[in-house]
Amino acid sequence: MSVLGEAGDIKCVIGLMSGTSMDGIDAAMIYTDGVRIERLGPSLTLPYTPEMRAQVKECLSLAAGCASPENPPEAIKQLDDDLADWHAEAVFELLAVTGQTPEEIDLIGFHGQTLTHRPDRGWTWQLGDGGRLAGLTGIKVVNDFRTADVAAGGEGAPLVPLYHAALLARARRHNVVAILNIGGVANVTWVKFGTDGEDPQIMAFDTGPGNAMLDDWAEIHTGKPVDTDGNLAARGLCHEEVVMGLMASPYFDETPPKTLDRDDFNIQTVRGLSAEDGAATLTNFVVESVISAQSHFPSPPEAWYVAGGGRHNPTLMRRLRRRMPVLVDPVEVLGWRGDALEAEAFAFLAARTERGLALSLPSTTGCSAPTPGGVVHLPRGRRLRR
Ligand SMILES: Nc1ncnc2c1ncn2[C@@H]1O[C@H](COP(=O)(O)OP(=O)(O)OP(=O)(O)O)[C@@H](O)[C@H]1O
Ligand SMILES: CC(=O)N[C@H]1[C@@H]2OC[C@@H](O2)[C@@H](O)[C@@H]1O[C@H](C)C(=O)O
Repeated sequence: MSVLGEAGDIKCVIGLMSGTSMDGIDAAMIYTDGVRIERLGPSLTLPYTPEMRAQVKECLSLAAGCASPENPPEAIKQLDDDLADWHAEAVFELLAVTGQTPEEIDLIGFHGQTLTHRPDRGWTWQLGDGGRLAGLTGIKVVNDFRTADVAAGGEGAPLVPLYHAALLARARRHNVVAILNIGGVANVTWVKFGTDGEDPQIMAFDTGPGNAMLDDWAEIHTGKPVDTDGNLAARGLCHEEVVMGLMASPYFDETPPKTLDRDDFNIQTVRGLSAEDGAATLTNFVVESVISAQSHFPSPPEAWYVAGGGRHNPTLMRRLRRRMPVLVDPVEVLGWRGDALEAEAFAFLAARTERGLALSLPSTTGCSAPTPGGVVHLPRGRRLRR
């Protein structure tokens, strides 16, 4: 697949993702040259403790009041260090599983914690000190994956689509397919394969909110940060007029590529509803925003495959299946790992950074041309921007 580049040396790479749900750190090892995925190593999740989550949430609020990532308040500087320490722990846990030493790992892809995402203002902010992580682990680290794309006029997200395309190319089941990630925010990759040798067409964008609003709602009403198994929503009634009001946002008609920040939509609109009805309404909002995403595709997908924590919510999945005209299955049906996929993707992207290959395309983020990105941190403190 030339859209991804030419084959190179296979490296052992660890990817680290802490997403907008703020539930913890996913770590995954893959063997890749940034073009082919030779094989998958182990993966694990290091859940945030309630204290860690509270610290991240506090910094998210602080960052919302910052005009840019320059000169952040002390609490954010502290989290920058702490995130590196926590991610180092995840790396060492993964190494304990395989029995490997740091010398046997070529590279770490370190996404970092998104604090705010403002491509409209020319920046996106992922926190986590890459140099510190390289020093702690003794392994070369790539971080700051999104800044170069924003500088090239892109949205800075989604970046996982090239990994989706590489995985799909390994075993083609469909000519046109959609991969949906339901994390804190939801995003989709639409891929259409051409005849042999032709590059696939790839389109990507954030479809709308994912679990973030549901998580916030559940936390207020149950004290637990998740509507576990969609139980609350299953007992409630959807307020259609509220869903229609939310769907009236101009975001859904905007032509992709387009992205959202975690808090671009919030739970104010369901305030006053019962815990159950609010959860049912927010769940249906996620479903309707995914349904509306279909109108932007050049041609309809033959099937949808779902990754991210939202696929563990049976109420959400049932309602999505009911509204979608084609098959909707978790990505496990393809033999993929739905909870490790983003961590794997940032390992893959780190391998691409090292080779100077593009992380994004005009059709995935709106960048002006295929754009490389990422910043490389060597264990002894040198730093190279790609
Ligand atoms: N059993 C479950 N029942 C309901 N929801 C669940 C369950 N398990 C996970 N989730 C949802 O999945 C979320 C975590 O998803 P995931 O880890 O994919 O998000 P993320 O990677 O942090 O976000 P993003 O992809 O936006 O960066 C949880 O916050 C929760 O809302
Ligand atoms: C700025 C940022 O962190 N965006 C995330 C977020 O979470 C889901 C959605 O919004 C997606 O566009 C992106 O993450 C995935 C990993 C991506 O870049 O593909």
